[in-house]
Amino acid sequence: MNTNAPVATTENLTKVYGDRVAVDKVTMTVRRGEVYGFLGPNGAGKTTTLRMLLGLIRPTSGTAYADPSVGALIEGPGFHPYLSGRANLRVLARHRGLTDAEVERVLGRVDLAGRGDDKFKGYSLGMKQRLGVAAALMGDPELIVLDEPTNGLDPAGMADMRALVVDLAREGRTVLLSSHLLAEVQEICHRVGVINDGRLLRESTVAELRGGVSLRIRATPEPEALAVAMRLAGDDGVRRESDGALLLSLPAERAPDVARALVAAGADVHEITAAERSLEEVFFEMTSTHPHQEVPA
Ligand SMILES: Nc1ncnc2c1ncn2[C@@H]1O[C@H](COP(=O)(O)OP(=O)(O)OP(=O)(O)O)[C@@H](O)[C@H]1O
Repeated sequence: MNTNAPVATTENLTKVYGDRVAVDKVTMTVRRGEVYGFLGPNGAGKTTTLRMLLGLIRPTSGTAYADPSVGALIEGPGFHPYLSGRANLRVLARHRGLTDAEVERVLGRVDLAGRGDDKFKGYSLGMKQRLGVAAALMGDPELIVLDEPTNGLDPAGMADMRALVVDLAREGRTVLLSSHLLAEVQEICHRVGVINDGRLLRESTVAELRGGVSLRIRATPEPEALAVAMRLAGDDGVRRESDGALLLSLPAERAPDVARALVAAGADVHEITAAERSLEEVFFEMTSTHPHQEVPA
């Protein structure tokens, strides 16, 4: 099995509604075995892109390909409220020529076997979402597409869903999930596509997007510390935090050099730590230079 083979790709994918460009020339690649986070604020074009990938709506221009072995949870699963979770899945299984054993397998997989005979309408939102994931897992697809799987869930429900995605990834499945939550994507995804206002701003690993580590220093007197920091990291490589600490765009291995230079300049060093930028900071940086921005939710 080629581990890097694309399981979903788009090229210049575009969708126009009236005079609104919902998706604007998006080119992205989801590789086999990865958890790909499709990240962007509400209205950025995530759902529209996923729907085109799944063949649910037609692109205005460009192309979208997804492995035919695909299961999806998109925009709330359409389950019968008065049927049990198990009966709902059996209906879907019958449609698709799958067995009741497969229903039991996926129910167990999302930890709903014990509640399978309860009516769907009595389920918590987290359970409803998990049943939706169970439906997506039926038939053991190569690619699993989850549109905002944690949206509206309480913290425990979100944690359950994240754990489920991490488990699916461990089993070697490919997961494409959309989210407007940076922390979530940072925690569970390998690669990220950042979309805003219909355009893909960036596609990279989470680590690349965060720009690696930088050094955080606190030293006094501050003017001397600042002068040393600018000499070592360059004028553009230093940012002052509100608490007086300085963030230097230097790799962690440079910490001893920085400490020596500060001491040589007569400064007292109170702190030198490796500081990673959060995805949130990176996202704000990216979108603040972008025209027509929307505020991330
Ligand atoms: N059927 C439609 N007709 C007209 N406009 C649409 C339609 N579907 C989506 N749009 C518009 O396209 C843009 C992108 O919507 P989309 O639902 O893809 O965004 P999203 O990133 O998934 O956001 P959300 O998380 O809020 O669903 C929005 O401005 C939306 O109003």
